[in-house]
Amino acid sequence: MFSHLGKFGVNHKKTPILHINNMCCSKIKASLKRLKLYVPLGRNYSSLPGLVGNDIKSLHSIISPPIAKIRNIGIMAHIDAGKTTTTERILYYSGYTRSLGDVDDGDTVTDFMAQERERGITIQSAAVTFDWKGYRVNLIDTPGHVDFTLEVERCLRVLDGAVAVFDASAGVEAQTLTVWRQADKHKIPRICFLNKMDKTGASFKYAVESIREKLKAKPLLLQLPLGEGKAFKGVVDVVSKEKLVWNRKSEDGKDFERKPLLEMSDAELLKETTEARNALIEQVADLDDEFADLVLGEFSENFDLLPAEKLQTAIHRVTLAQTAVPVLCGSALKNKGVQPLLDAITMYLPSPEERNYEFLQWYKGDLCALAFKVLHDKQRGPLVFMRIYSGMIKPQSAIYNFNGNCTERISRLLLPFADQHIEIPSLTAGNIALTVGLKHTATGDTIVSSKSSALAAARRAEREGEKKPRQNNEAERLLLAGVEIPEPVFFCTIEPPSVARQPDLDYALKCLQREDPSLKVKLDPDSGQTVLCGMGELHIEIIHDRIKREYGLETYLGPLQVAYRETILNAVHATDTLDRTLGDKRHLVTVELEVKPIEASSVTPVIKYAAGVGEDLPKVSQEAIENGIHSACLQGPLLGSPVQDVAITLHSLIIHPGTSTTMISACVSRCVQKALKKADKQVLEPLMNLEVTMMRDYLSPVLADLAQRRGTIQEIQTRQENKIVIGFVPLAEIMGYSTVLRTLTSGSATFALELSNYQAMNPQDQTTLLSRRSGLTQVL
Ligand SMILES: Nc1nc2c(ncn2[C@@H]2O[C@H](COP(=O)(O)OP(=O)(O)OP(=O)(O)O)[C@@H](O)[C@H]2O)c(=O)[nH]1
Repeated sequence: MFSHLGKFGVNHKKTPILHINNMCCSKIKASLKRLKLYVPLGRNYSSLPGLVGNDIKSLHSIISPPIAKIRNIGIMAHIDAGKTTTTERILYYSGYTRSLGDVDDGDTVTDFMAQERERGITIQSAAVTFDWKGYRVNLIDTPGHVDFTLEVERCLRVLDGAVAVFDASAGVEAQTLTVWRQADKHKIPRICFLNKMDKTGASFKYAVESIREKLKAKPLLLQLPLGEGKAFKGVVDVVSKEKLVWNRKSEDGKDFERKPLLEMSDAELLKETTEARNALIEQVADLDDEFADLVLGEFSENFDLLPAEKLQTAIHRVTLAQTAVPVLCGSALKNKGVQPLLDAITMYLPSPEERNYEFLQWYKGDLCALAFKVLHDKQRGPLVFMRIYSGMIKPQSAIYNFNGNCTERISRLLLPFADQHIEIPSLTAGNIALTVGLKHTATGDTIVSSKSSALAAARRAEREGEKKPRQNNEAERLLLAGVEIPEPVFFCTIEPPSVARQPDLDYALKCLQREDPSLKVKLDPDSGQTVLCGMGELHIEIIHDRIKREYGLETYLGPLQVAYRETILNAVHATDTLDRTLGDKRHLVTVELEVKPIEASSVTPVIKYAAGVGEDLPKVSQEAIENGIHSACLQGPLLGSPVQDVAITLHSLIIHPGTSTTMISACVSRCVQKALKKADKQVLEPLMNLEVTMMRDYLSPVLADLAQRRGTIQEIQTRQENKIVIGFVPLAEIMGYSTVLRTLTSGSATFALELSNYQAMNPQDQTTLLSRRSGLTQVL
């Protein structure tokens, strides 16, 4: 697998302690009793969030902080850019943890799943709540590995803002582009953190340029680094013209000095910072009219007189408008620059009320929440993470699941603390809650207070819809946009240790699927075996591992296979008649249709009716026809893979009165399959975007190897001592690539893969594939 998977660490189990400040101990204990404190043991805690120091006066603000003080934030980045390390530092400085976790030692808070600790990567994102200088921050750690892109998507939708972490020696990398695009899609304001400034080869200038060029974003340089690589010792705050230098003797980076830059001692640096500040002011003025008026009026003669707060407020507005991105820098590993990053999160990223969520107007303050993650806990059953957009959630209350059209009961409400949770009596809009007791809610479901509240919202949306015609229907607008689940590209069979354990395997897979909608489970109609379909080798490996660890089942995986697709190359006609008598009822259908290829890149067939056909067709018959077409296109004639890019036109349809809809579907399905078999067929294979980063000496062997894998090279870039090869390669050729790449480059290279599209296989490769599969599948 990827090179970073080699970082196996030791899982240090720590003695659980709950530390509460001695000062107002009795008061705290009484308050905690009221809060029904629940802390499953497992990790050191200095205090509860908000209980840092002596202040426990406002318990209400701990449970439900003012909405303007809430920040729902995610951290996103390329693999290994340092998200987890940065998160750990954030949790430490906010007082949430008592010691610094280290990904290389395998004892971080957010990477709590056993596999994550062992592999040193983030698989399942975890929500963590903590306070920073009077602000409540809900931080969602997102995974960087491409196999878990869905996890990132799911988390991004519930965030109001994000921090993009970069490796300052690498700038924008492949996966950064992917997550950046996802954040664009969800219109999430961002700030950039150029991490690893201590690393040899780190370059602030290079990283900033790559943000400008590759992300097409306008960087607002709020800081300048004090040194780079080994010489990195702190940052200059451009807004306030201060330097922040970390004390070398401070092991945990808590001790740093913030000093104004002085003409006497820092003449050069002051000059550079003044120039950077003036440039920043001009840049912000160009993007924000209110600020431009202020600058051009009062401060046009001397920008130095412009108070830092005025500039900060304008940067906040520009960040919200997403016309530019603030850029900060530091080294999470060396404990430098993380506290200013926290300040920037609270200062520049929006509170929930500053985001414009259109659907909120339909709910008029009633509960509206989105279930964005489901976890299965052995003792407590399914745990559902929810983002509350409006209203309030309480334990022991009923909620209505809009998608599932069912009413459920929340038994307990928890504040999420990675794998630790605190039980609370209520939670209001803007917060992230963890609920216990919901048995049917799945990832992506919209939760409201009751069915009548949902109907009232629907009526409001309908009234508004009449005024402003739109494409979406009301239901779609009320449901909080669903996560698009990508089609799995890999599959393999999975078998329980004995037939008797099949129900246990089915149960485990059902639970895992509710947690992870990108995992698909099918039954092979020919062999009767269970088939796992996933997003990548690592995804399937992790599922296999989780079944063993969490459900105690040793399962056997068949060989990993690529999920191909099929299409046709010419238009074909087919007719079919189904005539069956069941009991005293005759079912008779005759259908004539045409199947032809189209350019669509979609597995959903386009369905058309010829003139005169389908006009008076009852809705149920029409649905039966469409079901028949869809089911026929799920299994193509070559490999049994989904058929894509086809249009189907019904030319004639005769249905004998009394014919059941099942028979209509069956006849249409059979007719479509007949047509597909008659056509010239083509296998489509998943083509991956590939980016390999290696030391320049290894370029030739990597290119020679890619040529053998049917790879196409688009571009070779140079980044300091590294070469970056960008191109395409068929997925089937890249299985097990990490091991080969490690051998070819002595473990120094990394690579990133992402599905590009499905492309036609050439006739020779197609013949080889079909003859290899002929033993396994029915081939024409
Ligand atoms: N030199 C240097 N190394 C760092 C810094 N931050 C993190 N690292 C190292 O980079 C590697 C990856 O760090 P992580 O924090 O696991 O990165 P991540 O982005 O969470 O990785 P994934 O969860 O796999 O996506 C680890 O070996 C860290 O020790 C830094 O500021 N400087």
